[in-house]
Amino acid sequence: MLLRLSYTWRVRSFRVFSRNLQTQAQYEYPPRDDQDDGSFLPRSGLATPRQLVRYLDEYVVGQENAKKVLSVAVFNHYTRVRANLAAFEDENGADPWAEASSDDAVSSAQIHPHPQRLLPHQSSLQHRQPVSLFEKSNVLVIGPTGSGKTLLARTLARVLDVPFSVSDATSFTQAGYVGEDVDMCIQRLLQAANWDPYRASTGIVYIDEVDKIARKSSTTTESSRDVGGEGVQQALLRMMEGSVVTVQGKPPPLDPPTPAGRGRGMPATAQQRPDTYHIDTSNVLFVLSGAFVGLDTVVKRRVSKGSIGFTATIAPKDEDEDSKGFMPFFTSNRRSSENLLEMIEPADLVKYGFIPEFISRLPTITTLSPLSTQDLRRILTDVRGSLISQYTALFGYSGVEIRFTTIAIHQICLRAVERGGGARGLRGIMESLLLDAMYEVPGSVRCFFSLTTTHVNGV
Ligand SMILES: Nc1ncnc2c1ncn2[C@@H]1O[C@H](COP(=O)(O)OP(=O)(O)OP(=O)(O)O)[C@@H](O)[C@H]1O
Repeated sequence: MLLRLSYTWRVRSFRVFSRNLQTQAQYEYPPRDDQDDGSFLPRSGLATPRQLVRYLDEYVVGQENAKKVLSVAVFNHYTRVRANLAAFEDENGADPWAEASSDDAVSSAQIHPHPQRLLPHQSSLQHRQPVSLFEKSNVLVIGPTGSGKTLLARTLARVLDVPFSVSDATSFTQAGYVGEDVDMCIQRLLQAANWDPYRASTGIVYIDEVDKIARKSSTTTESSRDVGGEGVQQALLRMMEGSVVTVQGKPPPLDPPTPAGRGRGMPATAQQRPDTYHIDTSNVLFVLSGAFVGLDTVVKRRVSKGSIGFTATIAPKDEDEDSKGFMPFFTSNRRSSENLLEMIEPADLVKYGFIPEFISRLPTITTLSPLSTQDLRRILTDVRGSLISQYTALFGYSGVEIRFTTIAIHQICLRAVERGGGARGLRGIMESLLLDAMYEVPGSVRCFFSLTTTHVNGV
């Protein structure tokens, strides 16, 4: 009954007006390119972490700490890349910034001045030792599904104008077993760099669902090899640290050229592409992410046992479980799982199923919080390329204006929270709500359209 009432309320509050329009949608979609106006970006050198956070704020709601951590990590990484490349060029007697200052340099390159042009020729990659002045610092991002992990990394790659590839750790297996080799993430990066090995070798590799490659059990024997878990962790070690990876120069399997040779086909130079590429990963930033369900329990268990230093046991032995081991304001029953995750230590990840060598290659760890109803509302309406702006633009192409009342938006957000899945749920709800409208509107002469209870019940 309550549910029914809520539906009715939503139907009343959710009005879709349509009328013939000559103008485009009021909302800006696709989002404009900041790099053109340079408002966020410096005219020379790398964008500072503060500038990167400001840029992220335009697209990503909340997650303030993760924005800060990632911006600092990315800034340090590319500072390191520039230093390494300059050192390499010094050794090889070339001017590292000569190309970057050329007239055709786009403004984005001013953040990261054409690293691809500063890298050594392919043939030398196999034989040389990568120059490395600073230690590499890859990043681990922990957070619930649909909270913005991929979005953060992708947005940073876009502002830095570096190639970005997304891979799913669940599809990886140890070399020689059925499944994808970990090298595929580098091949995807090369593809994202339009088969330019120089660009690829300074890109960002994003590997999602990394919690799924946690060791299955501590009693793995030779006969029951953990080829999708520990085997994958082992395989990623050298790549994450920096090694030369050989990948195939095959065309993307699902992207054949069109008969007319136009569209999303292979680049014109596909025929001249070498069979193999050697990509040095020393300057590739690896961002690994996952939801890590159950990790909070591991942290909680460690903290409640007490450990050396800040969380050492200070309570008497006979105290009850909740107050054991903490100062009063740190008691476990007052901690939400997200706060617990902020206290994560490498030992917790080892306990969770990662080998220490793997974790030590991820010195930067950050956590994302679940999104609140307020966050979801801002995602729907405020951010660049928000869902509302997308649907407004979509209806605008049919000459129709669509409006959403504040209360309707609130109801949609509440439903998304109920469903779980973070911001991902929003699109599904919108699709269901607007299905009939999207069916009727194109080619329709009706100038008014409203949703009925039947439409909303489908959500
Ligand atoms: N904090 C956020 N701000 C703005 N949009 C967001 C945010 N979080 C999620 N979204 C939206 O939800 C979509 C999915 O987000 P994203 O892919 O970043 O989730 P994720 O945390 O990587 O989830 P998963 O672990 O399932 O891959 C994004 O395309 C974006 O539109």
